[in-house]
Amino acid sequence: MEKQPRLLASQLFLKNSVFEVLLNGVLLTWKEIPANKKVVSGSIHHPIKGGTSHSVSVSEILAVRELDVGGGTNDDGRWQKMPQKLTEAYPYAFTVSYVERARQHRWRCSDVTFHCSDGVLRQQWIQTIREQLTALTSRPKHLLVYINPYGGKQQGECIYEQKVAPLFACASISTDVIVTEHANHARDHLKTEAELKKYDGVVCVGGDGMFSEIVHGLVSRTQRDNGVDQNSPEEKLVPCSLRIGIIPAGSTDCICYATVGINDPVTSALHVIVGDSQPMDVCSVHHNNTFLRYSISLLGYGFYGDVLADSERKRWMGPARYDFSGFKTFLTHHHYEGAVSFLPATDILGTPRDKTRCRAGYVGTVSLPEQYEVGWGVVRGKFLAINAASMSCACPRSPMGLSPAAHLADGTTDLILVRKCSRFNFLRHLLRHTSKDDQFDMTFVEVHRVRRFRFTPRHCQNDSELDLRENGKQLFSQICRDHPACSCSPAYSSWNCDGEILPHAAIEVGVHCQLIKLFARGIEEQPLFEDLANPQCAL
Ligand SMILES: Nc1ncnc2c1ncn2[C@@H]1O[C@H](COP(=O)(O)OP(=O)(O)OP(=O)(O)O)[C@@H](O)[C@H]1O
Repeated sequence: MEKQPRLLASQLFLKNSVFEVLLNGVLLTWKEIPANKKVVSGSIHHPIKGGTSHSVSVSEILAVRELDVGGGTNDDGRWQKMPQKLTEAYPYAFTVSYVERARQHRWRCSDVTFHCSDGVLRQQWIQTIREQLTALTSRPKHLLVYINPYGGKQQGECIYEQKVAPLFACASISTDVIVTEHANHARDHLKTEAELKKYDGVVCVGGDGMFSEIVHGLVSRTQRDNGVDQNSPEEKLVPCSLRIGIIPAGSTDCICYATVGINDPVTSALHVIVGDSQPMDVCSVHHNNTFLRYSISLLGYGFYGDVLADSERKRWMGPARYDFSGFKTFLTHHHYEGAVSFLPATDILGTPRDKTRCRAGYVGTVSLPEQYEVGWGVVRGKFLAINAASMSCACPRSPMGLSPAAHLADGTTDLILVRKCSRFNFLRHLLRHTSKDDQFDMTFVEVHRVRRFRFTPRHCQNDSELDLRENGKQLFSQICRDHPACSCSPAYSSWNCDGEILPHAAIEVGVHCQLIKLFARGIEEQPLFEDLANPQCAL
């Protein structure tokens, strides 16, 4: 038989009025009693019609704590202003901290304090709420936190100490905190030393690069612990059991935008505390049966690879380097020859050109039947860009993202092929990323929702590809420096894998459905940069 939710109802004093307060195991509701009604204080409950009601789901209560009214301060040492007469009449109080929603997907922690005249009644309330919170088994209790002190504006430590740690403490979450000392510190610690059994999740304080490190560490460790060889492109990877929380402290925070709807540390900390789960696909990238990297958001060859490669050489310019390199790459207008073969996802509903936006987590399993492992397609030609978007890749610059309808957790990636075209047409295509117009509705652009794909550059026959590429780049970069507007193209571009350059152009990519889980709910209510009219999807 299903356990009945514990019901608790009392009339309690709140601010300057008496409130009827009800806890039914799912909702905590407090309702102001109209002034003309007779008030009975204490534990006797008389339901009253009318009044203004406030409700909070128990799953969004962070904590409940006693408040020492007489002493004038609460557990946190914050000053409570209570008139002398009232503290005498209602000397027992408790405070409930809960999630309150603000504009643009922002969550805040709010407090509500109830007073009563009876100490036993207060204890009954505190105990009952605590019992309800203990029953929420999906909430993390012990977390491993990695802070990148150099991400974004170098505020990682300060953001964590001032905004996140107090919320974790309020929700009785204990933490082990590691401030990274060098790049790949977090990845290597997770891969080898971390005692993962002790934790309910891993928290990453940093940007997308730091998140990628955490994913690499956790995925690699999970495969190693389960005897799975990452070097085999055909191997089915084992999903990670620990969830990952992202506290945004980077420059772009794309993954945070895509999974929470805003890059706000407090909102993200609250998503971690309430213990939501958002599954996400991860792409594995191989070259010649050797594992290269995992990708969570974007793999880009041609335009996006060249922009990254050029911007890496201009780090001294700061964030302005992306605009500079973007403009320069657009002007050079290089195209690259090769063959893209791909396995279309024929067993799913929806296409990359749907009008739906993926905002919510899919919590079921998506099957990948073997019979769909047939029917590879091949496209050969000259490309300005080859992009694989495993999520929309929306950010303030591109509100709809590279592939607005891409899903977070359906086991597919959207393969976008932009064939050689005029500069003017390519500009039209790029500009559509900044508007709501369909960027795929152009004769030189095609898009496929795929489970796997391979790319082979035209001149790539063997392992000396990289040397060829380096030599070719030096030669062509010299020529192109002399003639910046020349239309000749080097033989190879680079793959931009979530902001890292891959050492090979010939790659094989497979999507691993729901390989990781985030502490996130997906984007609630109104999407970040669009109107309410667009429908939602559940994958
Ligand atoms: N202690 C450290 N010293 C130097 N680099 C570090 C350290 N810890 C992590 N890193 C590296 O810093 C890189 C960038 O960090 P992060 O992603 O946090 O910030 P960002 O690049 O400013 O933001 P975004 O990736 O969102 O644009 C990561 O690739 C990570 O490997």
